[in-house]
Amino acid sequence: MSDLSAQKCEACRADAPRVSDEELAVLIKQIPDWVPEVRDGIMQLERVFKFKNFKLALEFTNKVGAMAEDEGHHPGLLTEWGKVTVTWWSHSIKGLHKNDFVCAAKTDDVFAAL
Ligand SMILES: C[C@H](O)[C@H](O)[C@H]1CNC2=NC(N)=NC(=O)C2=N1
Repeated sequence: MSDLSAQKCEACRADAPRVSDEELAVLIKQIPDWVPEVRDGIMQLERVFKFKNFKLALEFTNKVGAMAEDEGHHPGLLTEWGKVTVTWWSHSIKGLHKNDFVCAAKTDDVFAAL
């Protein structure tokens, strides 16, 4: 478990600050497999996880979903044969909050524990 994944998501209000470029540069080092990408004008974190078949991809999807419910913070999940694309961003602030980095690290832990 990393420093980040040991943390809990905090309530994210519409006036919460987005992570700055400097904060992003520090945080992304803790989740090196995640790629920051701007989509529809919104900065997001994305990682593609590979699996041997659809069943395992679905099992991972459900475990990430359970973690998300527990955290009260929810990702984009695209489940396909042999892969799951996970995307984290904070809807309320249309960008990245620390919560997204915490949940990306927790997603890595879910994958590592499969
Ligand atoms: C009311 C509820 O807590 C909010 O809508 C939460 C739910 N999950 C969420 N998930 C994400 N990724 N961003 C949010 O802003 C968000 N808001």
